[in-house]
Amino acid sequence: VSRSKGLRGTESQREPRIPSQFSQEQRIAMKEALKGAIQIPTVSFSPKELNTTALAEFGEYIRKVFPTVFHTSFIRHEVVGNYSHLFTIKGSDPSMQPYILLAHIDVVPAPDKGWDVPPFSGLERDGFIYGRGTLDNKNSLMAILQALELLLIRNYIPRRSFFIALGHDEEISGINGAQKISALLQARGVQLAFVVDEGSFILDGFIPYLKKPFAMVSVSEKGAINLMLQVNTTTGHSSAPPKETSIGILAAAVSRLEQTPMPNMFGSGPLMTAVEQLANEFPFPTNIVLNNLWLFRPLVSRLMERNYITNSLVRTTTALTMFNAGVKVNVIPPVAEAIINFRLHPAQTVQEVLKLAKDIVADDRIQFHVLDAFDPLPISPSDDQALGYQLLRQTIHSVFPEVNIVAPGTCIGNTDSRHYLNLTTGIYRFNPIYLQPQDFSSIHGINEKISVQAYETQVKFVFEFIQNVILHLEQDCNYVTTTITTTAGQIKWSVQHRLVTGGKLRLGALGEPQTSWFWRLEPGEDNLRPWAPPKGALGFAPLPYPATCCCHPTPGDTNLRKHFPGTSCELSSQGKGSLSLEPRSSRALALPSCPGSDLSRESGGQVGRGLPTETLLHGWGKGQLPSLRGPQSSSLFSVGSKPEHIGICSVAVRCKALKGSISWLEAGSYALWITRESRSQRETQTELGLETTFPLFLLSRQDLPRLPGV
Ligand SMILES: CCCCCCCC/C=C\CCCCCCCC(=O)NCC(=O)O
Repeated sequence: VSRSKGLRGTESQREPRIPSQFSQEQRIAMKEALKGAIQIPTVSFSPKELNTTALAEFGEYIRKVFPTVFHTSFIRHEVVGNYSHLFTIKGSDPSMQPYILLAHIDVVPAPDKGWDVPPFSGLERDGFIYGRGTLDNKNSLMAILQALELLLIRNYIPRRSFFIALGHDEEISGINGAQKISALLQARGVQLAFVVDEGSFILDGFIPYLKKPFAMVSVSEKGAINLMLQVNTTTGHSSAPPKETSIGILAAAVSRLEQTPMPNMFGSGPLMTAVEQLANEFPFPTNIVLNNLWLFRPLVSRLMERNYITNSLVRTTTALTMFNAGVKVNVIPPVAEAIINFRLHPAQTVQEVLKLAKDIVADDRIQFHVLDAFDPLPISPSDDQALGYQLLRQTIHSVFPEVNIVAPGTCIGNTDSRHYLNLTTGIYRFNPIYLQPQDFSSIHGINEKISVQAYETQVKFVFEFIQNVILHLEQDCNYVTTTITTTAGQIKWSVQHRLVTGGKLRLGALGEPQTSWFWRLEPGEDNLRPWAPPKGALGFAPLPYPATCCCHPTPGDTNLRKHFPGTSCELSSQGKGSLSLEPRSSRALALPSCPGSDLSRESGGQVGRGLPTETLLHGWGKGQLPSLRGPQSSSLFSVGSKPEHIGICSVAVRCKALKGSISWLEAGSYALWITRESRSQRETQTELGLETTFPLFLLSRQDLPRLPGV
């Protein structure tokens, strides 16, 4: 199997973890930096009215506050669309697909009225920093740059490349900022592993009876329509008015729209997944109700309508946001205009909502002008293969250990991330801060604020996240197993660990399926379970190998055998560091020649190196294999002594689970391979041919097209 790009490097490049602890001086500097950012009034009023002076000033400000970000050789900074910023942080491993972190510079207007402190003062009161943008979204912007600055001054060098994109017009559509940055990246041929943007939080107190906060990572985003309704009538003297004026006609129409909610769509989309995941967090009897939506769906959907926030999750919302009419007190208004801002439920389209709106208005005197509109965004994956989602989940659990549930959701607002649809299928929206309903009201409202502690934690989260994109196996993985193919002769095998993050492990197997192409190992279990990938799932295609069978490594242990009826060999311990495989079956296995399958060439021939410390290797029978510690460790296996001793064995690599989380294997970033090593170089060449490696499994979406026959 050609793995020309599947494996990279010769040894596990383990970077030391930089702890997310900051000095008192750094903590003061980071909050002062946020205050300074709040003080720059980067207000977007409308697509034609932006505070460009403030936007330019903001560009100067971040240069001043984050000097290391701007003066690091592997970081490229570009200004896009005059005021947006794109940072390209080049990682040391070009084979890892880059990701992008998004945030925006602009804020909505904030008249002083009603605020406890002026909205652009950035004042600190009782442990909170007040001001427009403290939640939406200068907190994210500053936390991203701050975390990077802190990493860089501690000599951090990323392996995976990433981008940071700071849009300047998110509040007014993002077409000059995010859209241009996205176009630039597309023109450069960039494809992203995932996008992380604002748009959701750790939600606290949003759902009645749910006592504990939970993290909602938005995997989709509502669509939107800005619809202008216009009525033109004959103008004239107000002393002899017509029966209806343009204002009256329009007011009645918008009132009908307001009074007639769009249909309740509860029952589809990520919300159902979230409800399922949260059901057991509720006390009795709510847990019963939520666990039985087949029966209680109508009840739950009505309950969700009662609260204005949960209501926004179950339907397309209708907000009357602008109304303009009238020229003088004694003139019949010739024209009246209103703007309605619809946010579209994921199960509806722009066309459907427009039709519904027309039916509700039901007045031919009213003209409809769609100012801008887009359908709800596709739902990004949140399964165990979804790198971005799993990384967020993992980091949430480590930074907020008290948060038990991480659930997918739909962002009710709109974000810059929608402009990145062409670059990835993984778009995730999450702000790592706690949000209560009153905080939600402050976004675009009054007294928007963030606690100093919450902001520090947000910096910590980004600091951890950036490092987590290259998590080491031993930090997070419980088990990694694979079915390996061996032939007669001695083999030496080595393991190279790449990125593994929290989640579940999916196993790929060689050969014709006996019971299943794939087996899944759940954490804490020794049983592999036959498992079928979802139809059409990427990354799971039969490998072009002949039928094989699998053996159990320890005689008497039936865990595996029962899953592999074709078992034909046994593996037993032969002392430290060696196992022998004695196939009972005479069934020979002809391994096809696979051009380009020499993995050792890619690994520089340094077989046996690169084993992470603390990695434990076990056979299924537990403990037959030695623990491997230290980068030079490797294990030698004898696999029979006669050429006809051909078989298949299963080996588990069990890794230390520091966090006890479920393991998850990133597609294409992890590989276990073996290389055959004979007693002498001569034997190797004469008996076995040039050093050969055996492909074990391929789970890479990127690699699949390169597999022969796939
Ligand atoms: C069962 C789940 C209950 C969830 C309750 C949902 C609570 C929603 C919480 C936060 C959503 C905040 C959205 C913020 C988006 C801000 C982006 C923005 O303002 N963009 C501009 C725009 O939308 O107009």
